[in-house]
Amino acid sequence: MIARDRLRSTLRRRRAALSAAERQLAAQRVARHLVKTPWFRAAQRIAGYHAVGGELDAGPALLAALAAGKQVYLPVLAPDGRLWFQRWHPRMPMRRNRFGIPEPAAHPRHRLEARALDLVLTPLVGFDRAGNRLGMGGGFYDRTFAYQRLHRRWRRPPLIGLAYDFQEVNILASEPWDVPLAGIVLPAGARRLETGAAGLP
Ligand SMILES: Nc1nc2c(c(=O)[nH]1)N(C=O)[C@@H](CNc1ccc(C(=O)N[C@@H](CCC(=O)O)C(=O)O)cc1)CN2
Ligand SMILES: Nc1ncnc2c1ncn2[C@@H]1O[C@H](COP(=O)(O)OP(=O)(O)OP(=O)(O)O)[C@@H](O)[C@H]1O
Repeated sequence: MIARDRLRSTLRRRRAALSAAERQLAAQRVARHLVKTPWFRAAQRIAGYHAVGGELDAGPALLAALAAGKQVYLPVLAPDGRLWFQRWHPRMPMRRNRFGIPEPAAHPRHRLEARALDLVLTPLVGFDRAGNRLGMGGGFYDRTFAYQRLHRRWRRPPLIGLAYDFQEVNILASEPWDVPLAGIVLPAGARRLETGAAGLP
C-alpha cells in the first residue's frame, strides 16, 4: 500500500510538470491513434472523462468521437460508490462533484449504466503491460466494472486507458479487486495489453 501511494505521488508529480503545449500535443496524438483502433470504430456509445490534475486530456478524443457521429458519456458518482455515465455535449452545463470534478448537470434519465457502453476511456496515474491500472485510489472504476472479473464473456465494454508514455511502469502489484485494462492509447500509439488477469478463469 505504501509503495502504491509513493508511486502514485511520483507519477502525479511528473504529470503535473508538463507544459501546456506538451499536454495539447500529447492529447491530439492520442486522439489520432484512438480513432484508428477497432475499439473506436466498433463503438457507438463511448465514455470518456473530464481531465483533472494533469491527466491526459481526453477532450480531443471525445470531440473526434462526436465528429464521427458517436454518443459521448462522462462518469457521474453514484451514492453506492459506483459510476454511472451521463450523455455529454460541449457547452453542456456542468456541476462539480465532491472531488471538484465537473459532471454533466443533465437529468438522470439520460444516464447509462456501465454495461450499456461500447467503449470506456479511463484516466489513470500508472499502468503496466499486463493491464493493471493505478488510479486516484477511490476504486470507482474497479467497483463499477467488478462484474467483468467473473467471466471472460463479461469483459465488455473494453476499458482502454489514455496516458502519457512515462505512465507505463514495470510491474504494478495487482489487487484482488483490480479490473484490468484491455488496451492503452499513448502519444506513441495504441496497443492491446496482456490481460492475463489474476482471478480470471
Ligand atoms: N478525471 C477523472 N474523473 C473521474 C475519476 C478520475 O480518476 N479522473 N474517477 C476515477 O475513479 C472518479 C472520481 N474518483 C476520484 C477519486 C479520488 C479523487 C481525489 O481527489 N482524491 C484526493 C484525495 C482523497 C480525497 O480527497 O478524499 C487526491 O487525489 O488528492 C478524485 C476523484 C470519477 N471521475
Ligand atoms: N469491487 C469492489 N468492491 C468493494 N470495494 C472495492 C472494489 N474495488 C475496489 N474497492 C475499494 O476501492 C479502494 C481503492 O482501490 P484502488 O487503490 O485500486 O483504486 P484505483 O483503481 O486507484 O482508483 P480509481 O478507480 O478511482 O481511479 C480499495 O481500497 C478497495 O477497498
